[in-house]
Amino acid sequence: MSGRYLVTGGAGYVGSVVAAHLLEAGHRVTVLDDLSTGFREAVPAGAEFVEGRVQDAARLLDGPPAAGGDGPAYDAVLHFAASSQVGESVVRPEKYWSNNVGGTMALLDAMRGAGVRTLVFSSTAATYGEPEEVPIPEDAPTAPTNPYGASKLAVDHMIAGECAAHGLAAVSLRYFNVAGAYRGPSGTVLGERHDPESHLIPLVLDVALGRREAISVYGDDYPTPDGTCVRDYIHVADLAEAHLLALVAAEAGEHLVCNLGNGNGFSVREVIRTVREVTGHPIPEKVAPRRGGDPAFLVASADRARRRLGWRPSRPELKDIVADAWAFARGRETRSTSGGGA
Ligand SMILES: O=c1ccn([C@@H]2O[C@H](COP(=O)(O)OP(=O)(O)O[C@H]3O[C@H](CO)[C@H](O)[C@H](O)[C@H]3O)[C@@H](O)[C@H]2O)c(=O)[nH]1
Repeated sequence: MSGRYLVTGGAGYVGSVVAAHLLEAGHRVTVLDDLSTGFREAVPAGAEFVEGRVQDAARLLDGPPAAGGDGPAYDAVLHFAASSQVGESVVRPEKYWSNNVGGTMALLDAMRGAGVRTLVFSSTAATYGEPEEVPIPEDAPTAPTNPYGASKLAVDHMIAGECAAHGLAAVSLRYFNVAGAYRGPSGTVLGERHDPESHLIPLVLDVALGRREAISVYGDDYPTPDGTCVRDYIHVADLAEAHLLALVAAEAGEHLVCNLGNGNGFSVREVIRTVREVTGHPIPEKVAPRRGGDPAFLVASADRARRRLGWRPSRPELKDIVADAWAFARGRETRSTSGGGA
């Protein structure tokens, strides 16, 4: 059945891909984004766009019923709007508490006021901190090593309280490292783009494109097989699919937490090697100091997502994830050199 959904942060990387998936599934989508890190042109065609902060959600949620009658204006909210850079969070923690915790508090108030009782929240592997066991299950201890992870964990706790006290149905999806790009049947192409870029795969691809001279490897003295940090990379289209499944997964009063990853760890050096193979470019690298707040090893157990959501990733191989990111990066290069937007 077709629904009406509010996507906060839908001009960002993951939010825009999820919005595109919702539209393709025949749903109506409103994107609320303040464009502080997102891009207007990333909002998929067919979505209604409202420029504003999460704190402004109440005026949208209070609108006329989605399906006629006297129901709420939206069937659910998918909440992506957040500050999401681990390194920045260490030097500007106040921004993370304000945007992530303060923003979500306002959103939950607005949803309660408007009677919107389903939420899918963009949580993170950074809530676990340095894991005691890998792959990491959802009941692992949570001890974030940076304010970004701490702020997302605080939100998870806030949502759990809202479910228990007020009957919200919510799913927190704990993303591991999202990468790759999405190409929709209507030709929509959406990929990872931050300004300035801080994520590993787009940065290594910038080196392949000649936009940077070398990739800095942040620390090669971690307790991992080659000394560099290990992460579990997941394709953005597989991640998006999990959100659609999550919309119907939780019961009223339930807060379901699911990890999303492929269960395979790749070190920074293995990622660089894969980019060399996929692009055919040499990719010079240089060792730099560790980045504050980085855990050594993060790999997901996604058994619960498979069981509770019925989630099955379709592009789990790192080389496929990198190949799709490379196609997007090259497309952007062509568009920008010919004067078009990204
Ligand atoms: O130029 C770079 C950039 C990154 N790295 C390293 O590459 C790994 C991956 O870094 P990213 O910045 O790409 O991703 P993070 O693991 O820091 O963070 C990602 O995963 C987190 C969960 O762990 C959060 O969800 C976060 O939003 C998301 O960006 C880290 O070890 C990082 O130190 C480098 O060596 N050089």
